[in-house]
Amino acid sequence: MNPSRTLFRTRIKFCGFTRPGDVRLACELGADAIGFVFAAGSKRRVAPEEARAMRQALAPLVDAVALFADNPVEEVREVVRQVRPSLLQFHGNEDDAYCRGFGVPYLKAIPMGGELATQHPSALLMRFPGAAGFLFDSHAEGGSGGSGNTFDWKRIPVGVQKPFVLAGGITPDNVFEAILATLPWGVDVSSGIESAPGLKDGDKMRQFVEEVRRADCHVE
Ligand SMILES: O=C(O)c1ccccc1NCC(=O)[C@H](O)[C@H](O)COP(=O)(O)O
Repeated sequence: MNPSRTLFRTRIKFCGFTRPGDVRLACELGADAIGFVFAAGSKRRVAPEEARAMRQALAPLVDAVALFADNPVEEVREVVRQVRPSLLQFHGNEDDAYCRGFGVPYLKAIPMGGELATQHPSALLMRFPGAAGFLFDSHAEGGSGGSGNTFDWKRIPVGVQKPFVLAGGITPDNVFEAILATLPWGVDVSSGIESAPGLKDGDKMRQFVEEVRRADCHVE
């Protein structure tokens, strides 16, 4: 066990599902959260009806997360109505009032290739006081998530007083190192567990979970 994080368990979010069978397998393998992408232009974008069917494949105690990037309010409302996500995740230029407006806890994705990344942690908290946490991802402002690219983990603001999730180019091969380097609340992966965009690979999901467990038990 890492002595700086007594009894800590890194949460695992697998993102960008398009098939109910993949959702079932991810839950069996130990995912804590499953993400559905509703961002326009994403190769992993699903309709609310498809996400609703996949949500029904979720095991108990696994969260459904709905992802958006500057979607119209009506689209988000429709997803909330049909899918009943337990968490929303916003990747665009949404402000706190917009993100809070749906009555569901939210994560704000911070584009680590952009200007928001250089802000002092207190500025992030002031800008998004209603956020349940932050997700640090590799894209630039206006860019899309799910790129499979990493960013320089040293750029993560130190002292953010809310849980943060590490995303961007994490794979079974680097997640152990990523966790030890950044001590995140959780890790989020999409491309790194796929055989093609939206199609999850059982072996990669299993290896990813094993590597997270190994990091959580690691003694330095
Ligand atoms: O996955 C997408 O296609 C996507 C599109 C637009 C906004 C966000 C998107 N995904 C966000 C995620 O949570 C991804 O899991 C995260 O960016 C990490 O992706 P990857 O680098 O592929 O692991």
